[in-house]
Amino acid sequence: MTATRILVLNSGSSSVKYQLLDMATHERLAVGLVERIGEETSRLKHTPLAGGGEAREQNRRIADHAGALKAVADELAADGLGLDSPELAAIGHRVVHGGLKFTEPTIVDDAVLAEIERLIPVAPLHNPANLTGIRTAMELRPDLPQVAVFDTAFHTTMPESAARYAIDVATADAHRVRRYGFHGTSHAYVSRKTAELLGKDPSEVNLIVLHLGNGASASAVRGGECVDTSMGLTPLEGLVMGTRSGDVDPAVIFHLMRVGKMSPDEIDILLNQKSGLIGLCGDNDMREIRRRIDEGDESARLAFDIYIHRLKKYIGAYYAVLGRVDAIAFTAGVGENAAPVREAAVAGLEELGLAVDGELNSVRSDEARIVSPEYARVAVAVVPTDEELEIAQQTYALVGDAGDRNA
Ligand SMILES: Nc1ncnc2c1ncn2[C@@H]1O[C@H](COP(=O)(O)OP(=O)(O)O)[C@@H](O)[C@H]1O
Ligand SMILES: CC(=O)OP(=O)(O)O
Ligand SMILES: [Mg+2]
Repeated sequence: MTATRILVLNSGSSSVKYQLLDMATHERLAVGLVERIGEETSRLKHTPLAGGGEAREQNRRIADHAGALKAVADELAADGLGLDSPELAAIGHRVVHGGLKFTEPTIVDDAVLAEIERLIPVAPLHNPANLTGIRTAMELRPDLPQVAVFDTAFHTTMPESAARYAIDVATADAHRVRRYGFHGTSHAYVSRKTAELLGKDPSEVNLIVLHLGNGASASAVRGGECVDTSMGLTPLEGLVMGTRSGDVDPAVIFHLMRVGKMSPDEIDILLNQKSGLIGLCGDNDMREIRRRIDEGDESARLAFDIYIHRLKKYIGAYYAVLGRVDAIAFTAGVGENAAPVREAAVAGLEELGLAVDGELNSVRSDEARIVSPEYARVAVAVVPTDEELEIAQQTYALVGDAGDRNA
């Protein structure tokens, strides 16, 4: 039997998203999500797509990522899609921080595990979860290749002028302080899909990609290569996010230490988990914020305005970096679903060739689409991301031939 299936694990700080795909038939066999890991009641939602099974939900405490992965393995086994299947070719893992070492999908061995571990201080919310995912998967299937696909990989083409901070070079180099960028798998996938939507080859187009999920980042992509991105040493820099501040004057930190008597750890938690939309108005979900704005809530309005102001600044900055822009692509939970965010982000930018068509923009759809009017010089596109598919494809390309070992 030829092994053509790939299981993809996207382990976040408190969630695991997963998909089982068959790369020969291009079929998605199962998808699911474990949320609120470590909280009183966690939720596992599993949807078997092969054979049209019904979605199943568990609401019980799942203490950690290892427990989450074992619960996922049990759900898959209940559908006859267990991890013991000889059809499984590999397990692909999203790993958020790959530093400078990893520019390509990589088969995990002890040295790779050690490097991902070494990078924990610069991705404290993400790399530990990614590591647990890999280690648990290794325990369940020690014979299978485990492939790490790094968020940072797509951004390694950034020129030094964009990747370096203007700080003392010796200090920066000693501590590997530079801009790495994240969400790269999504920026890469969406760049290709946007070029496709425009009927062009990726090498011909200049794009601004706006990945607006709970974490959010912008990137400037010239001819298929990233030339700048908004996240930096860690996924904290740049846009206003669900719970992260994005850009602040770095002196805010010394001020909070000296005058506010806060510790570095307290400030880390403040900026990563208690800031952004949730810090500004108490909600990090854009749906809830829009609902409150409709009811006349002032703090929700201000949070929205701060979010949009920052987004607009990055659109302008990347327009200048690129010189010519063919399209702006909105993606991820907010970018794909929140029409008011897209409308507000380009409002008043007609001089830059940017506008949305009210009617096109308000249509809900899972398809990639253009929402700017025909006359606009720059296309505004909504392009659903699919990090799991991209990880599966990269994983399969790397191990593909090994899949024939049982033939
Ligand atoms: N229908 C919607 N309208 C507006 N915002 C939405 C909608 N659906 C999801 N979102 C936003 O998308 C966010 C989640 O995005 P997602 O890309 O799934 O994030 P992550 O992968 O970081 O968990 C939610 O927090 C919410 O703000
Ligand atoms: C890197 C990052 O911010 O990821 P996420 O949006 O999944 O938190
Ligand atoms: Mg995401």
